[in-house]
Amino acid sequence: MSKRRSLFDSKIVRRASVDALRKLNPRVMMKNPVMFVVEVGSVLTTCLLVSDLFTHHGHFRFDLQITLWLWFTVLFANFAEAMAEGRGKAQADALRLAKSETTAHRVNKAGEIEEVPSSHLRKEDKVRVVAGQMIPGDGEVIEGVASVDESAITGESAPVIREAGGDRSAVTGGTRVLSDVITVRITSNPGETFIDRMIALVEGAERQKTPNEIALNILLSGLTIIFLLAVVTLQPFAMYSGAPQTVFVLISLLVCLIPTTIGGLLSAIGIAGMDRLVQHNVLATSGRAVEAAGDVNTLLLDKTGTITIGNRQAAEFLPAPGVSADQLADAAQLSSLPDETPEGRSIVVLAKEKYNLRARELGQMKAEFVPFSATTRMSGIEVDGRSIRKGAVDAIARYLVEHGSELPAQVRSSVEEVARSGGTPLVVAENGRALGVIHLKDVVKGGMKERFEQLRAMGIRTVMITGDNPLTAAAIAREAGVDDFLAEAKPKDKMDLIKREQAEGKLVAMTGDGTNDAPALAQADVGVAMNSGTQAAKEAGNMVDLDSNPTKLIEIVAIGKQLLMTRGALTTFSISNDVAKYFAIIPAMFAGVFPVLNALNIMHLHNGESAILSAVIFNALVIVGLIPLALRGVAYRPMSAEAMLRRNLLVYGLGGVIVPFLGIKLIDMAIVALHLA
Ligand SMILES: Nc1ncnc2c1ncn2[C@@H]1O[C@H](COP(=O)(O)OP(=O)(O)OP(=O)(O)O)[C@@H](O)[C@H]1O
Ligand SMILES: [K+]
Ligand SMILES: [Mg+2]
Repeated sequence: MSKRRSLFDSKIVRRASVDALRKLNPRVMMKNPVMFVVEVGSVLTTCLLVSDLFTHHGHFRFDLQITLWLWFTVLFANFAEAMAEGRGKAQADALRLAKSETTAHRVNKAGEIEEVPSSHLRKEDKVRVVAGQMIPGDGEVIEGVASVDESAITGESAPVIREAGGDRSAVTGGTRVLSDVITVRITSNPGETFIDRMIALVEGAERQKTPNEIALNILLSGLTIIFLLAVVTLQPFAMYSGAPQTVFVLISLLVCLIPTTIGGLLSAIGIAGMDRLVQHNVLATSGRAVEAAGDVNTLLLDKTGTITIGNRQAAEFLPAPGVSADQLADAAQLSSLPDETPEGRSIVVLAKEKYNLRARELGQMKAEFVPFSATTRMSGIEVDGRSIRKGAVDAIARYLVEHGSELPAQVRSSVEEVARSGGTPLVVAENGRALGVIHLKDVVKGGMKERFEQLRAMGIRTVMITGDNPLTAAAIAREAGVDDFLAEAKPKDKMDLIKREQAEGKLVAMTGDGTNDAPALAQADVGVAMNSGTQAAKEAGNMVDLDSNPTKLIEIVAIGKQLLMTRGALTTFSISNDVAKYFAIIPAMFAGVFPVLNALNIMHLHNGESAILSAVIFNALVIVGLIPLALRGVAYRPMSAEAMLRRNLLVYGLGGVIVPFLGIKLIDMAIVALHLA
């Protein structure tokens, strides 16, 4: 996906040229009122031209040229949209290759493996995938750890780790397992897979106009109606003053006055914005979210796996007074045996390596497992009369109070020591008594500080939210350079924080990967789920980052801002460039009867016909000329919104007035040189 295509790839241009003709279908054109008016005008002039042929009325050469250029205007606008779509279509073709049918190894009820075609897999089926095999469908790893080649969807060749239990459990059909064996629970039916959705997305099949686009379209339609009335009512005046105008001239005037530039490029700008996101390996399911990204005020990120690498590993056991290290390790290991989270597994490993504890078979023991949840923030086991719990400090402290005991001072100081270093302390308790602390180590990802600085320059406040304790949170927040943090947050706290910000009128973006992030991802205006994250997170957000990079929001915001700026700039340009056309056409229409109007002919255009023709030609060519800008977007540099607005008004407003004067004059000179009028 990350392969960059040049803007005017010849294959895309060829496909777009054909599509431009196909889009002439009035039912398609009707969705774009401004260009629909131009099409109706072109049909009208074409009919008149044919009747002129028989009646020998009119100025055939002039009328023919106007008619042709009117059709070109429509075609150029269609071409712009088709070019924007064409890039997505090329990407969809590449994705279809990744969708090939494979053989799946389904685990049946009896635990036996049967071979079935991947297209027969349904939700909740379990499949085993071994090294070298293609993962047959989207799902969640429920057993094992493997390295996976996801280049088919990300274009990135470095393998990624996917494992059961944690926040890196999602796998995508069409990617390949490189090492080890995993068991996957299928989470989507055929035709509803991630790649299917991705294809529909990049092809624009699901694209809907955003509320902003709809509003702008209404404004443009309003302008079109006003100019239509103005032109229609002009004729009686023209007749009264003894200079009745031909339909060709009237339609030319109308087409030049209505906002054809932005009308022709509007949808291309939107499609290109989505496409730019895809180039950055981000899939947005809503255009509205892309626009919201351009105006984001606050970014919330979770800590583990987002700001930190997220592979929290047990590094040390710190026993309470009167407890031996072996005793603590034994309890920690026993409670972690059935704990499939990466944290749980690493505790079993550390106990085995450091304290020579053999991983025991739980099968023979009568044990009841208490799984970890983000709400209770602890996990544990009931076995042989032993009741063991491990978890976040505040959670275990509360648990101890319920059992008539409390956290010893020595354990508290171990907790603080671990937390101050940025580690996560897990307190272990057995039968209502604290045994000590497990130090889980995690590291902040590289380059975070610089990235957060960039976000600050864009005017975005970053807030880290974590289920971890305040001391650890503070240490990591300082190291990563976020503006603020919220600790000991349960899933609902994350969502409430977003609601509070939104109530203050702020637009909130959130990146996350865990099931506990899902409610917050759904609530945020821009919810970016990591592709590595859980299915729940991916479904809750409105964007997925295939690279699972939490600071991708910088690019997402830049693309959103660029989209809004490009639309604003071209709207300004479109409306201001009509001024010059007015100066070209009005004198040409009436100079014969009102010689004083010649004063308006400041461009000194050759004659009336050449003036009108030049304006119409310029009006058509400017659409083509601006296609690269519409597709690429105007340049974006981090600066304040007001500075940006001032700069754009100057460049595109003033430019929009000046450029057409030069352009129309040049076209007029060319027309004279070629004896076209
Ligand atoms: N397997 C586990 N068993 C017991 N307690 C755990 C386990 N994993 C994590 N914890 C504790 O629960 C807390 C909350 O975990 P949770 O996954 O909700 O948030 P987090 O991963 O710390 O933060 P973030 O929201 O940034 O990912 C952790 O900080 C840790 O103290
Ligand atoms: K126009
Ligand atoms: Mg987490």
